[in-house]
Amino acid sequence: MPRTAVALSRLQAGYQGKQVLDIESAEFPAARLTAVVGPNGAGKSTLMAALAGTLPSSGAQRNDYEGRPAFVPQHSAIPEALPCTVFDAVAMGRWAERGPWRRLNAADRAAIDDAMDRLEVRHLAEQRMSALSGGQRQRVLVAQGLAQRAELLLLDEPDAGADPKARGLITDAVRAETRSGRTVVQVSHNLAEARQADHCVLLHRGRVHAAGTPDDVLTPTTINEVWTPS
Ligand SMILES: Nc1ncnc2c1ncn2[C@@H]1O[C@H](COP(=O)(O)OP(=O)(O)OP(=O)(O)O)[C@@H](O)[C@H]1O
Repeated sequence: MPRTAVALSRLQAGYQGKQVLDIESAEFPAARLTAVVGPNGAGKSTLMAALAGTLPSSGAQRNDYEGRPAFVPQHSAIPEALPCTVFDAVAMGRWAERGPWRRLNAADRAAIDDAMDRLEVRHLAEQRMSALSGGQRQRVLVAQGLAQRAELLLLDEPDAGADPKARGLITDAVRAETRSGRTVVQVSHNLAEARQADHCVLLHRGRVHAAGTPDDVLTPTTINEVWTPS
């Protein structure tokens, strides 16, 4: 059994007094890919923000990993008007470790180049982010996440708007991360893709409806319970 990278118990989180998440317990195995699935509004993005520490939560979160997590949110915060190139965007992934004003060293550059190569965006390095297509932008944002070399990588629908080739690059990158011992938690609306994960957490109305192997979680019964309109 893999060790647990993150264990949650009685986690509650929400917005402006509105409680969205109420999770009795959930575990995310280390060096494995966990797919977080559930219908719109189930609380998937809220869970990712709580795991990333960008949204306050109550309850207990036991982390068994070093450093800060890398978080690729669903709607990235790079403003359209910012004159930011693809290289700059991926380089921001190094800020967590070095701060924004320090010069990039050789290790930073290697991490940035490797991430751009893996997502095949190096040829776009000098392009403005604002000039990219939606799918190209997603690839760059995943590259920014990879460049952080974090032990926990949180991806919120990284393949939204990505074409099959881009989806394949993202899948390969995620697999390489878990092979090298990193833990990945990925929100997905694609159940076929979620079935390929090592572990699956199915959220419904802010609670964990089922968790375990994808085969155990994504049964016709649970899918019916969660996705059938009431
Ligand atoms: N910034 C916010 N302020 C207030 N309420 C929010 C905010 N973000 C999300 N919510 C609410 O929290 C609930 C869960 O939203 P969340 O985005 O976590 O769901 P999700 O499962 O990621 O949905 P989707 O599949 O549509 O991305 C929804 O009812 C949503 O309206």
